Amino acid sequence: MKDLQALREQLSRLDVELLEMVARRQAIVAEIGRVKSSAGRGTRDYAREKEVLELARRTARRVGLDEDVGEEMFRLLIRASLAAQELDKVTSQGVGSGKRALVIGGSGQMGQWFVRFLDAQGYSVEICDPQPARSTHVRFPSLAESPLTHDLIVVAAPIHQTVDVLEQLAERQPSGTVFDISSLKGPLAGALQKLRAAGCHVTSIHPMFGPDTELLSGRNVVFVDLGDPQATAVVQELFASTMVEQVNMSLDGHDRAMAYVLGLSHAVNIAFFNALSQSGEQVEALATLSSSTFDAQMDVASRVAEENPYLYFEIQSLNAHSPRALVTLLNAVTQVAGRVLDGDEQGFVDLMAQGKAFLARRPEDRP
Ligand SMILES: C=C(O[C@@H]1C=C(C(=O)O)C=C[C@H]1O)C(=O)O
Repeated sequence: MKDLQALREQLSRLDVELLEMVARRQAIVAEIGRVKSSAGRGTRDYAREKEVLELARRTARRVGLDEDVGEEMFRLLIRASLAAQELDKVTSQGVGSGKRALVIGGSGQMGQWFVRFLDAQGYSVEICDPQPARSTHVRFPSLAESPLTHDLIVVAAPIHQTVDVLEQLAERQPSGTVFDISSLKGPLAGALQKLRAAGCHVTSIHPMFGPDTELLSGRNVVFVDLGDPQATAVVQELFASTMVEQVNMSLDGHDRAMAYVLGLSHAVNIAFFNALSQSGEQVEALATLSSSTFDAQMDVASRVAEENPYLYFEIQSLNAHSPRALVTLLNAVTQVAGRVLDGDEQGFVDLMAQGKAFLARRPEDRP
């Protein structure tokens, strides 16, 4: 019998070969990306992905592997191919080549995301932020010290600071296209209007994804046009080579939706982890008894707990539609508790049936 050491060395050689093969796969994927791009075809091809996954399952079965392992491996590989093809396309289209961009709040998390994104587009990117940036971009520590001669100005600051920044921009009247990325638009309405009135080109977007996002397939960016379609078109063009879904909304429609999409889901999770922490139960003991629902809920709640609490407070407190969403939540919790405490089985079953019917209307096929 071979010794453990020898077997592990054999395995490591195989692991290296596996990764070399993945790299060869990626090289072919890159070529496919260029062929699709020059033929004007989209990056993502769901029918082809289905074939690839079916082949993975069939092959896994044939060689005595778990089919799910085969499929999971290829889901990961497809994600990697899509991310690489997307970045390649963004880079090769180079809509920012020869142009300059300023990212206000460029040292923050979403600010850094925009710095990388605009870099990939070929923009020459500068940052305005009092905090040092991780990158080597030219940085101005304050807006007063920043020249505003850029083609594009991104405002990626906390919501209350965004208002200030927009007002300062309205005074200095930059000629480039200005856009903010705030999670709420109502609090900015007045400042955005001032910028418009000052004759600036301005639009507003809300990227519905976090700063760790590499692949934009299946993600949304909400565009709120403020009456300057040319400014909106400039920013839409930035995302044209990605797989992001572009959604148009009005300023108020955006905030109303966010009271539920962000506000309600954050509030439910904050209430969930606080109910648990105030229950007197030990989290270690609960975790060993975990059920699939509890585990899934704990995962979401844990992610929420890691987020920036100041931003989360802004998202609740600065949205004019929050009170309605929060009262709806209180009523819903009271209804569940009421029907349980009253022993109202039919009422409880009805609540679940209503929810099921509502959720069934959700479009499927989220990647
Ligand atoms: C490689 C391609 O691009 C994407 C990636 C795929 C893959 O990694 O197998 C499959 C389909 C596409 O969504 C392709 O179109 O073939």
